[in-house]
Amino acid sequence: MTGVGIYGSSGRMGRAIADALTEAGATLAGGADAQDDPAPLARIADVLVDFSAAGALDAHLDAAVAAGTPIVIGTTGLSTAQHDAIDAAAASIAVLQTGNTSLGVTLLAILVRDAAARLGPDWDIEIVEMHHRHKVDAPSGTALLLGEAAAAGRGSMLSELRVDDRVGLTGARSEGTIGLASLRGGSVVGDHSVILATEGERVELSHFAQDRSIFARGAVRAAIWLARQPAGRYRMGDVLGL
Ligand SMILES: NC(=O)C1=CN([C@@H]2O[C@H](COP(=O)(O)OP(=O)(O)OC[C@H]3O[C@@H](n4cnc5c(N)ncnc54)[C@H](OP(=O)(O)O)[C@@H]3O)[C@@H](O)[C@H]2O)C=CC1
Ligand SMILES: O=C(O)C1=N[C@H](C(=O)O)C[C@H](O)C1
Repeated sequence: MTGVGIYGSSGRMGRAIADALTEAGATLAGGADAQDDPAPLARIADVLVDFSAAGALDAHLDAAVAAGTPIVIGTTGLSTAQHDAIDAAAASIAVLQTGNTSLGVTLLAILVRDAAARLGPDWDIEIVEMHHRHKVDAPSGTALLLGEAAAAGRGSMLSELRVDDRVGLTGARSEGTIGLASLRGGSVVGDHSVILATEGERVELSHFAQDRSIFARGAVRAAIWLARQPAGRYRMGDVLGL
């Protein structure tokens, strides 16, 4: 059985992942949180999952590389430098980084890319997300993932097209941009809508997470799969065959 080590083990996702292990045929190798040295866990686990905090990722990634242990990174709010560090780590270990481990969002990203490619530039793309009041990063990792999918459908990168939460005298919308807007409140697990709008009509592609177990099951499935992979950077689509 695959022994999974959890960074962020006492958090909302860490607890949900621990609950999902047995049903998936995996075991808990151990957990670590803010006060713990990440290195011992990396040495005893077959594979690591990180659902902690962006500020903690660098130390977790270093521990994974030093131990030669594959790692699934679900933590969001990552910087460009952290993505570069993930690329560097993937030269020596298997790394899967994603803003959303659910089957539904993995499929949604494919649909968004396809829709953006098929609908012309006169179809404006806006992404709206809502999460619980405890979430510390915005826009969500999923909104960024969906934005990248939409941008890819238009043959571009999100960084070239994104417009974040508008406020004040913004001027009219620039054609081809992708807008991102974030809402926070209550206990919302994670809602995402990609809106494609043109003169006289619009299409909305949405995903509503009702329970964190969808992310946990996806993370465990990804961990079991990643434990058998050679070094490289992977995505949820690789795990799910989508
Ligand atoms: N990719 C995906 O599918 C999903 C990603 N997420 C992401 O996962 C992350 C965690 O979410 P959630 O579980 O709701 O958050 P919580 O705040 O509930 O849990 C965070 C956990 O990380 C730990 N932590 C914080 N700082 C450090 C540190 N410096 N070193 C080690 N551990 C640390 C906390 O430990 P302590 O209690 O000791 O502070 C806690 O156990 C977020 O980035 C979120 O966006 C969430 C859902 C799905
Ligand atoms: O913080 C959360 O809760 C979630 N974070 C991820 C994100 O930033 O997209 C995934 C999910 O939406 C829940």
